[in-house]
Amino acid sequence: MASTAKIPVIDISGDGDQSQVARDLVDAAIEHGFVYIKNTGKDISVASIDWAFEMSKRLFDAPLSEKQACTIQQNNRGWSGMNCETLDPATQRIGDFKEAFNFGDFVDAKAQQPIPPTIAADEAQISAFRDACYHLTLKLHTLLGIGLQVTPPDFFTAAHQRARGPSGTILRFLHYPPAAPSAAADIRAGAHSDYGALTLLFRLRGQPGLEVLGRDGATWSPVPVVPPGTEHDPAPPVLLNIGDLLSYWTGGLLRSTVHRVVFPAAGAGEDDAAGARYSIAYFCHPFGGAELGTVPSELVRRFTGGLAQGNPYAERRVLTADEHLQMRLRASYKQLYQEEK
Ligand SMILES: O=C(O)CCC(=O)C(=O)O
Ligand SMILES: [Fe+2]
Repeated sequence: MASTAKIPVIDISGDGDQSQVARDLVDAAIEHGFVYIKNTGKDISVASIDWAFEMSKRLFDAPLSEKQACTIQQNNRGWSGMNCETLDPATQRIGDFKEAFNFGDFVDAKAQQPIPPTIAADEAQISAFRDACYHLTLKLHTLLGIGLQVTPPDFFTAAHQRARGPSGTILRFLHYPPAAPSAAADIRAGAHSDYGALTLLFRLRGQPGLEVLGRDGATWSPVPVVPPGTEHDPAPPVLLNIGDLLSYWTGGLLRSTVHRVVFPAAGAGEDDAAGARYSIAYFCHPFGGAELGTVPSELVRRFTGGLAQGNPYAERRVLTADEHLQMRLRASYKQLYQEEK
């Protein structure tokens, strides 16, 4: 079995000077594209994470008719059923072995999309959890701006302010049922990179399966839920990964690492191989009109200057965040977009 990914654990909960933390965060984003954010319960309370997982279970246990009434639309909000999304269309024979529910923006703690009646009474609390994720990502964007020496340093934070307008940001509950019914359903989530700027991922102890692709493009390494040194923390770390937009903005300096979710092999260590798996992702996107050109940063300039030949990002025309998201959704939801023709 491949050895586990050596992703660093970073504590961003301190109150003092954050410049070293910012540098560590950027180094990890360059090297791995993934960073564990130590869970001290300060940015997002442990109770609210536990609660969100309870809510997710309740939602997926709701009658099928309730979920179907909220079927995912082209605005990327709602419920996607088993095999509906195909994250690696070039390789997968059938879609991902999972179901998911996407929450878009809330206004005054009210969802702007149909919500299953089973969880309707909890709408405001889901909105509050989404807000807590939003504030954590703003903090992370501030640190990334400092660590990358972007001018002005709040470049990323400014692009993610809600006041700038609607964004593609999604809070997503994910449910991966226990076992594949046939050999064709061999993957829980196909190999992909994330479409947004960055992603926060919440996982549960005993439910592994996430793997990252190495720089060689061939080796997959498991990403443990509880990495060494965090065993006694109040909750597993929040896993942060860089998405395509931060990679575009930095000319490829920050790595948008390809990852996937597999069925764990029986007896594979920390896992409960036979069980269902739940995870919660917060996909953070800038306002829709944000342009994805290279940011003013000395580190980025040095990187792209030195490697202009080998950097595929440098040759692409500047897209906006909305154009990019539409392109990616069309590739992974074939049926949803076929219906419009
Ligand atoms: O469930 C997970 O661990 C990861 C899911 C994921 O990568 C995604 O939904 O983009
Ligand atoms: Fe992902």
